[in-house]
Amino acid sequence: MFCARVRVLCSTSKFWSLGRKQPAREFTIAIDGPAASGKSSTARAVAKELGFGYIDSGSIYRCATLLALRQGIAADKIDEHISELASLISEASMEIRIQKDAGRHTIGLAAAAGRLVVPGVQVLLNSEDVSKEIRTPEVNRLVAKVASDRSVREAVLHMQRALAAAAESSSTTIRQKGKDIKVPGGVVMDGRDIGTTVFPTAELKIYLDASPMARAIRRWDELSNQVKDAAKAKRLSNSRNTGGAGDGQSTKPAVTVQADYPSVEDIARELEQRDYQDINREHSPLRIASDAVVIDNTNLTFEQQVYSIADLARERMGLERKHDD
Ligand SMILES: Nc1ncnc2c1ncn2[C@@H]1O[C@H](COP(=O)(O)OP(=O)(O)O)[C@@H](O)[C@H]1O
Ligand SMILES: Nc1ccn([C@@H]2O[C@H](COP(=O)(O)OP(=O)(O)O)[C@@H](O)[C@H]2O)c(=O)n1
Repeated sequence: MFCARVRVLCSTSKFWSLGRKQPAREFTIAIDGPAASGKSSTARAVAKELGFGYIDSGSIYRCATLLALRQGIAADKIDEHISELASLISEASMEIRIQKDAGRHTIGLAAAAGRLVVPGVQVLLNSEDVSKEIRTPEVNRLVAKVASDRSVREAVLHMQRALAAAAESSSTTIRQKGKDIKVPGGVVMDGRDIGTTVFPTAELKIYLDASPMARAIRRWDELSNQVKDAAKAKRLSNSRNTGGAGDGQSTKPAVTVQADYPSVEDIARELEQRDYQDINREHSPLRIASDAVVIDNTNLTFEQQVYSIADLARERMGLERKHDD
């Protein structure tokens, strides 16, 4: 087993390092489900709705995977190098920063429609911003393998609990129907085993799902929008460097959009393989907790799923629902 030194910097600017006593959490929302089912974007939007903290537990496993890749550990050699990987993680520091502006998940979706804006997340590994690098195809291919190791999971479990304690918002008092009501502090965490292993007593557990094709199309949309945005940014910067696009000298685009992202079918295959590994591993496999509320969002809008989860949480906290329609 290894123990990682983790630092988390959250929206409330609370700073925490492993080893400090963990305060008891007041209201925890666990969101689990298969890959690309909408967990992290929904979790962030719900956290924003309720004023809660947020932890993306997948990013911890992704950072562990990035460390393995940078060390040149091959996918089929992970088992042999697990203690090496363990000590690498134990020497690492990790920060999760919640940003106020829209993150990668809102590109082309809620932000474009001017509706729900989801905060972004910045992940720092040893002070380096690895937010993009932990989502490359190489990390996608290896992460489920790294996450299947028991010693990795044990270490990450401690981190998850500690990070949640640090990210949790403070309780407040509001006035409803002429009465003062205490609103508990809370945290939303998404992953695969949050409701079953990490927080088995969470006050609200959600299992988010969508059809495999819907999930693959959404992830493809996300990727293609990222590529288009990057190309647009490059075009803008090129046009600035060459005196501006509006100078009438050239109608040719400065760069061509490269179709260097995978097809929907490729993505569907990758998601299916990762889900298979996550469901069939020995330690903390992806399961629906017996007391989880299952939401299939294949035909739901993003807003519908966020508002229904936020209202479920409000109900369980003894507060009024906000989005009855
Ligand atoms: N109900 C929905 N309808 C359409 N797109 C959605 C919905 N829920 C989530 N999305 C989009 O699906 C993509 C994958 O969501 P994400 O939160 O990254 O999933 P996960 O964390 O489960 O991998 C994102 O672009 C997100 O904005
Ligand atoms: N609580 C968690 C979170 C992630 N993971 C692992 O980490 C991988 C990446 O998680 P993620 O949430 O970033 O993945 P996406 O659903 O965003 O594609 C998963 O496929 C799991 O193998 C896990 O095992 N347990």
